[in-house]
Amino acid sequence: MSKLRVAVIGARGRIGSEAVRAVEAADDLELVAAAGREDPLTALTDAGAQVAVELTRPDAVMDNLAFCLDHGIHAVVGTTGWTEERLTRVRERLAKTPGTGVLIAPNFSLGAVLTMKFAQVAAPYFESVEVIELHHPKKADAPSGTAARTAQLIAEAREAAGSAPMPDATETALDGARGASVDGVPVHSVRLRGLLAHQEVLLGAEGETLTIRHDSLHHSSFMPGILLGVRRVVETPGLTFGLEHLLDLS
Ligand SMILES: NC(=O)C1=CN([C@@H]2O[C@H](COP(=O)(O)OP(=O)(O)OC[C@H]3O[C@@H](n4cnc5c(N)ncnc54)[C@H](OP(=O)(O)O)[C@@H]3O)[C@@H](O)[C@H]2O)C=CC1
Ligand SMILES: O=C(O)C1=N[C@H](C(=O)O)C[C@H](O)C1
Repeated sequence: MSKLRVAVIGARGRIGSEAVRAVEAADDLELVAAAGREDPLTALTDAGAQVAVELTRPDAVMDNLAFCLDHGIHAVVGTTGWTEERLTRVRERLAKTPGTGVLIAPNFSLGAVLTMKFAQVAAPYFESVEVIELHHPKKADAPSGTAARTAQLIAEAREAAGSAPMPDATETALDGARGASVDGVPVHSVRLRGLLAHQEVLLGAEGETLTIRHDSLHHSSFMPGILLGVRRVVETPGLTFGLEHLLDLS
């Protein structure tokens, strides 16, 4: 059987370089292009890439994705910065190339995907829910894409359950002291040397708390999810947002 021809965009970055190694090590995949900021994307078409793994920056991802879709290249995207407006633009573009698949995953690690799922299930049962995400200090965006998505899922679950507003008697606060509000859920961002990618969801009710914590200790934690995405995106046309949809967890 012929190997799936894969390109990595952002190939020299922290996660991109790990993805290059993971694709090279997979028997059923062939790395045909490894593009960085200075490389023309025509390297992908010249090499006949079927799937691109996009791991760059929020300010670069839309152009890179547009190039892929213009050339019928399926895409597996880990880059953060997704808003409803951006997702709509991707859907509109995909409508012009039916048959092409795009997977956008806020987090490719199994534990993070499960954290989001557990938080979504637990959220309506507790009066208070807050999210703390902790990352390495070279991270460009805050809050993390994972934390933003977790908060959205929590807010959706609470709204569907008719949950009351969370109790909070704060009358005065320094800017940022109560975190960022994502759909009404407070999200706190820590940037600390020594960390990679970590998240806690704190849930509180009268007399008890529940903490759901996940730690990515190495970029290898994201690789099984990326490889699953590469193998499945070619048979999954349209936009898939979240790895959970490929894990039967949605
Ligand atoms: N979904 C998930 O599971 C995960 C997502 N991420 C996300 O992936 C993204 C990358 O993270 P990380 O690897 O830590 O960041 P890095 O800064 O280490 O890597 C980003 C890479 O992208 C390159 N780049 C920037 N612009 C372009 C461009 N226009 N075309 C091609 N390459 C470009 C950079 O090149 P240069 O060095 O020249 O600037 C750099 O090598 C972030 O958004 C991060 O949040 C990270 C881990 C897991
Ligand atoms: O920048 C990172 O490192 C990570 N980014 C993603 C995010 O913003 O959620 C995924 C993971 O947290 C690592």
